[in-house]
Amino acid sequence: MTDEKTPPAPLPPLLLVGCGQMGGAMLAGWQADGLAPSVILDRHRDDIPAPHTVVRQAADLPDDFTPALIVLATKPQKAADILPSIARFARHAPVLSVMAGKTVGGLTAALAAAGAPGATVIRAMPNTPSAVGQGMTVCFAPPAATEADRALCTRLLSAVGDVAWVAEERQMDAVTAVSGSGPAYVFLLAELMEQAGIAQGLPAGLARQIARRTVSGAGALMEQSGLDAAELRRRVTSPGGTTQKALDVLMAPSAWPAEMEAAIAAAAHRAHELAS
Ligand SMILES: NC(=O)c1ccc[n+]([C@@H]2O[C@H](COP(=O)([O-])OP(=O)(O)OC[C@H]3O[C@@H](n4cnc5c(N)ncnc54)[C@H](O)[C@@H]3O)[C@@H](O)[C@H]2O)c1
Ligand code: PRO
Repeated sequence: MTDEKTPPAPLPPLLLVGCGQMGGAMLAGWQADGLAPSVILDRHRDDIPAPHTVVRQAADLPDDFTPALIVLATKPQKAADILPSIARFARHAPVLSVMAGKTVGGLTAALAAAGAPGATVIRAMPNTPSAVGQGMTVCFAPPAATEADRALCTRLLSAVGDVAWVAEERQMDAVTAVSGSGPAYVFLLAELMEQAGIAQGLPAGLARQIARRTVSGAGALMEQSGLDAAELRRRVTSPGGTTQKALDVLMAPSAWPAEMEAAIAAAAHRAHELAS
């Protein structure tokens, strides 16, 4: 068992397939945590230093490489192209897919068809703050996955942020909509606040500075205080003051409450569609 005095187990060798925005964000955290020599398959990366090996096409994957885990981080639409090329590794190592929508059943069937029957597939939905160790990843494992498989995924993903597990795979669509896509909603908030500040007559540089710092500072306060978001909101809102006037607009039932619910429902629906 790991406690405060016991350093976590070293990160084992991985085969990372797809090293773009999400794969790259996770790799940055794993490299900082002493990732064992690993192989990265990506057409567009040539900037990953030793001890790791980068290959541009599946045909160049080293036959004698024995990863402890295969991480799939290409677009869901690429899954059918990629899976046959990694099936030989999936006979010996579990597969961790971060692809939105793609189900354990679908991936397992595709791997079986490609020559890896009975491969273990686990799903995870991380987010890009993983690049700075502030990620949120939610995982789902089918009953066939072992405790060791789950522990390996938890170890790996906790190197880049918080980790939670769901018991029902269908919950992964909602997770994708809230925390997978969620950073984009927060960045949009910063964009819109900046634009509104400019519309109110602020210099562009100052509008940018105060919008960005407000979003990041509010996030840090929420993290460090541990208080409910609603309570933190109330602490900013003086009765009859300026914040109340803004919240009367934003919290109108047809405004943010309805819009956020609709936005997250749309994202979850799209995650469901991506399964096929
Ligand atoms: N971006 C996010 O915030 C985020 C969050 C959670 C999950 N995801 C999931 O992560 C996956 C990747 O998303 P992304 O945003 O990082 O996309 P991306 O386009 O930035 O990265 C995909 C990478 O795969 C590589 N690639 C594509 N086809 C390849 C092939 N045949 N062989 C080798 N490499 C190939 C590309 O060069 C690229 O670097 C998606 O399935 C997405 O659902 C993304
Ligand atoms: N980025 C991926 C998408 O937009 C999945 C969550 C975040 O589909």
